[in-house]
Amino acid sequence: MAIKRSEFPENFIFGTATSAYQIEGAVNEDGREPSIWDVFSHTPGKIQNNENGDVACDHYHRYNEDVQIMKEIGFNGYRFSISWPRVLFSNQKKNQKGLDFYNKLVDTLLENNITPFITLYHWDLPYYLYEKGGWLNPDIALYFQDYAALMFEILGDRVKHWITLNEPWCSSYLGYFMGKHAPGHTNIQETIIAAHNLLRAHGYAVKIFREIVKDGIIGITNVVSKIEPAKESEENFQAAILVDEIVNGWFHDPIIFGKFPENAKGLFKQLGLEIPETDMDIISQPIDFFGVNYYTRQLVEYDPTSPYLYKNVEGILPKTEMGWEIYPEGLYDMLRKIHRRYGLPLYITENGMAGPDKLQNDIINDDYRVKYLEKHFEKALEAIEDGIDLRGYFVWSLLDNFEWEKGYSKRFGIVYVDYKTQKRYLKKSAVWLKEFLRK
Ligand SMILES: N#[N+]C[C@@H]1[C@@H](O)[C@H](O)[C@@H](O)[C@@H]2O[C@H]12
Repeated sequence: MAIKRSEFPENFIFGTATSAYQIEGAVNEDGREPSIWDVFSHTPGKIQNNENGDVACDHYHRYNEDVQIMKEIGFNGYRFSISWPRVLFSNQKKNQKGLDFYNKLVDTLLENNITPFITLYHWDLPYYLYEKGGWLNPDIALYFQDYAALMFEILGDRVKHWITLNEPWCSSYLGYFMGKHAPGHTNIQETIIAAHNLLRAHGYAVKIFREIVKDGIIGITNVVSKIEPAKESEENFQAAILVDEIVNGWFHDPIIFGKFPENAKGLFKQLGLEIPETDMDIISQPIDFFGVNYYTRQLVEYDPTSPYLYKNVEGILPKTEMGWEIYPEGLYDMLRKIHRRYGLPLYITENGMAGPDKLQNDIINDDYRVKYLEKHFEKALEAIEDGIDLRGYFVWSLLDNFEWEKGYSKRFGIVYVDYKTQKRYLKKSAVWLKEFLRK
């Protein structure tokens, strides 16, 4: 029996999600200053096909059209991020033209009965702050607090749902350890420091939020992967516990318990790494929800030859264009785990897939994405029916967009973007969603 919208709570948010650098374009317009992603994407060899977000989906100019598409599909929520370098100059003065863009976007959403959820930081750190040390400089938390306060003051009268950071694991591990993301460092000690300063920035923003937006809610969005042993053995189970702490626990436990998970911390200390733990009281001040970005599982095996004592193992399940296994069961498992361990309301702030989407005669037949969404919706409903306080689900993503180091080679949208013409085409999955959201 096909799943129905009416099986979800009436006040459940079904939305879609994007981020500034991935869709806005207009990178040199109205005074916007460079971010680390502007510099990184213009560094030869960093991005597939040497692509960048200079134009992207031209959302900065086409936001009204995109809101109308959301309305046509029937979404009642839209999660988007603010481009920090678009709203604050390096001299700390506000950029009114940049702020006006977000004022207009928020007003257009509200006029169309779409609830805005704002992410303050989705990876596009102003480059001048990177030059001051970026996430390695403890002062970054105060810069972030000032930026957050500005946005709360400007938009907090109309926007009541806020997310401090998107996926600090990615900002720290992909940006400072694996070098795949901006700023492209490859240093595990820097990674640990960056992770701590990201969590501090989160805490400083929550603190000022409570003073400015007294009738709003604020949380943080983490990417969560279901970590499983590739083969059942005691060593592999221990490896899975360790990896779960590194990937998931490191960015949840400090916020709720005020401390890093013990096994991961012990491993890092064995490797001679410094674990900064200042401001744990600010990091762990109460938040109102966790955002959960779920995509897949991660299979691991114990590996004594690795300094981190594990290695990743490729799974056998059908995969998306990103090479990620399609594993809706993991969504249920992680919602249950996070809800049980931390006791907070949850929003699925991202879930979706990259597909081999082809435009043929103005049609994109992405039946595979319809099936993907249906299976993940079913698991979300199962979680709700089992008592998990799940309050919303945001499809990643509204539009095909700049997929970071993959450039435009991966299409996650339910709406196809012809980047040459900027024409938008509803994929079959968008048409399916339109019908689903009306049942
Ligand atoms: N990769 N991938 C797709 C998607 C990415 O485009 C988002 O910006 C991130 O928040 C998260 O990693 C998920």
